[in-house]
Amino acid sequence: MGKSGKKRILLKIGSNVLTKETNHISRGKIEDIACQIADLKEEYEFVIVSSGAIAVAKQFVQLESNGKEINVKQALASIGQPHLMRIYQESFRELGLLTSQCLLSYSDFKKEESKTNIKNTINVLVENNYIPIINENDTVATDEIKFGDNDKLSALTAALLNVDLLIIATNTNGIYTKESMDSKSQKSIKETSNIELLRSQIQQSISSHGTGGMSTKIEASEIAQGAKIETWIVNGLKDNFVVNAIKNKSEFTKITVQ
Ligand SMILES: Nc1ncnc2c1ncn2[C@@H]1O[C@H](COP(=O)(O)OP(=O)(O)O)[C@@H](O)[C@H]1O
Ligand SMILES: N[C@@H](CCC(=O)OP(=O)(O)O)C(=O)O
Repeated sequence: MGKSGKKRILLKIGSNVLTKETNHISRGKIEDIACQIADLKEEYEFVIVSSGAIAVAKQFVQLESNGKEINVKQALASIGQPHLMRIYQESFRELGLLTSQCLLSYSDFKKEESKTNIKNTINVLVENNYIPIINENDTVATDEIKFGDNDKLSALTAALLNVDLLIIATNTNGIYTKESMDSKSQKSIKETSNIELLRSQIQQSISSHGTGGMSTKIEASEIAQGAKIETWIVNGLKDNFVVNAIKNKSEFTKITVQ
């Protein structure tokens, strides 16, 4: 709970959601997110972890690869991040919502002083009605781009800020049973606290823009669970996905605290 008495939600938005699985970032999806935050703002305050810097850059530039894949991705992230933030800022401002940018690295979570600074900065932002939009500081981070750990970043941030709920928006209705995936009749696991059970349902596939697949989302929910935070894995491709999950009007996976 924030100082305002509102419930605090950490919302992680994956690249596939932001591109709506195309090769372009979707302004419509960012507007959908803004609308939902505006609708919920009397009861909830939001901190966002957003991927999409690399995806947004790809629509503007093609870089020479020169065999250094990671460095090319880092350069793309550096080009895309300001565009991504511009789209957030413009879309959110339309609805009277204020945004800010925080770029974080995993090493920041290993240093107590940095952790305290992250926490205090974000608290000042939220208390002043700014919505912090966090992404990995890709210029210095290699593991993140390789392993798609914005899921882990969202969980570490959720734990650090002691939020009430972690919502991970991806391109499926949460986690499907392995059996249903095999028979192509996707059926979501509705609620569980059993992380091992979830791990056993994973398929190795990831989607076109995704990096970590479902396993990094399960790892994230394990970190959140350790901090007594519930995780919801929801389908961000659908309109109104946060509001509908809160109203229990959609299919998604709830990973509860033990
Ligand atoms: N049991 C499962 N249920 C749902 N999705 C799964 C499962 N196992 C693997 N996946 C894959 O995980 C993908 C989501 O992860 P990812 O592609 O990294 O997306 P994001 O960009 O949201 O991080 C799904 O599109 C699907 O291909
Ligand atoms: N920091 C990168 C994150 C890429 C990434 O982790 O994507 P995802 O698996 O969709 O969360 C970017 O903004 O493009």
